[in-house]
Amino acid sequence: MEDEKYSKELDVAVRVVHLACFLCQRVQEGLVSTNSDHVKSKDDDSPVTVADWSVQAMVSWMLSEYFGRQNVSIVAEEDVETLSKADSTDLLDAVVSTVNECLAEAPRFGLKRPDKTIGNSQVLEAISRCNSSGGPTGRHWALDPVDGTLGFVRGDQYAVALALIDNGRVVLGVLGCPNYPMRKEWLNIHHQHYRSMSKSLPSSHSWEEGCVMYASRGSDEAWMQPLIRGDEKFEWPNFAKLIRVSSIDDPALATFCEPVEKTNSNHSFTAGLAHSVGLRKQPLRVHSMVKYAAIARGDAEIYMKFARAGYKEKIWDHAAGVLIVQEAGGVVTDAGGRPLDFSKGVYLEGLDRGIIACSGDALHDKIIGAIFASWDSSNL
Ligand SMILES: Nc1ncnc2c1ncn2[C@@H]1O[C@H](COP(=O)(O)OS(=O)(=O)O)[C@@H](OP(=O)(O)O)[C@H]1O
Ligand SMILES: [Mg+2]
Ligand SMILES: [Mg+2]
Ligand SMILES: [Mg+2]
Repeated sequence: MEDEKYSKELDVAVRVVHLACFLCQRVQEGLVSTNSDHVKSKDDDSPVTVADWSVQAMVSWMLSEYFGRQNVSIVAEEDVETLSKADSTDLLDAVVSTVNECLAEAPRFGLKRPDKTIGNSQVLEAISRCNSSGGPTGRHWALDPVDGTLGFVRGDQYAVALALIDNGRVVLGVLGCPNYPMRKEWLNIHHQHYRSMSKSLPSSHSWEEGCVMYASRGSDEAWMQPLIRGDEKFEWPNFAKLIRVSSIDDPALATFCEPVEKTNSNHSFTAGLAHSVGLRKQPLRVHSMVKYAAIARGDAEIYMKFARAGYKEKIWDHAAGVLIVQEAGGVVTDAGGRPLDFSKGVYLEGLDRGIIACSGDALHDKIIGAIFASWDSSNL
């Protein structure tokens, strides 16, 4: 079985993503409560934080430890340019201490910890080692240390995404969603709002559930584990629950998700498509690959993303989520109905206009048909 071939990789990846979620939760709490200045802007004006670099460093360190540095190729989002600047010493110190605090907790997740503290140069090296450009042959990990960084800094939804690509095909997908809410209706509501509400609740349970999902190619199964809270006494192995896509195929009852920011996806185009296929509900606008998570868990039926012309989608923004949705019974293609191609390097080369993920063929066919029709008429 193909899924057994990668069982060690899956086991390590799941544990590492749990540890990464733990790290992110700590950093997010600090960011939201202290308004720390450790949020930087990248060249494209998107944010990057201590958590993005720290998760990338920690995952890189762990994968090298378990599989051997020379065997591990990682394609990931962040680089060390900002961190290496002379005026970034505070930022680098914050990353190094976050990585070390996180690694110190590794045994609680059944992972090894380093014998001694990791220094600045080792952290920088771990981050910059993730500069593989992937490609059609060999094994490559695709890592988005924090997906939806904008959601993360807003105290809202974000994800940690790790996938393994072997000879151009995604074979493992692991997705951590630390703020996934207890009730699907709450996906639509700003997380901080619930944080403040939950403070007044008597129970120790907060509003969010949090989960790590995973799937192996060809297994026809996707799994979900509850997140382990930092303050809980923790025992590994964590239990896993099988997840499955929704069985709703009537557009009138279906929920569709899309990015929050209209600069990331054309909201008016998707509104037109939604109308033409008979979707009635308001779109569920959620940051990050949590949208794929919602489809895989059966909390929504459709995810559409149409980036502006010229924007090239990156493999780490989709690999884990796509595999999990597919193994949970869903369908994911580009807007022309073709599968996404993870074999061409960092980008999803050849992507036709946008990405459509659905819980099943019936809804998917309708959306693809509507795209075809609207494209035809717009070209008349
Ligand atoms: N201009 C533009 N167009 C399309 N997509 C872009 C664009 N800029 C960024 N990105 C990528 O989108 C990732 C966030 O996607 P989301 O679906 O979470 O978007 S949103 O925050 O809900 O609007 C985000 O991932 P992270 O950087 O990991 O947060 C980006 O890779
Ligand atoms: Mg991303
Ligand atoms: Mg990211
Ligand atoms: Mg980013």
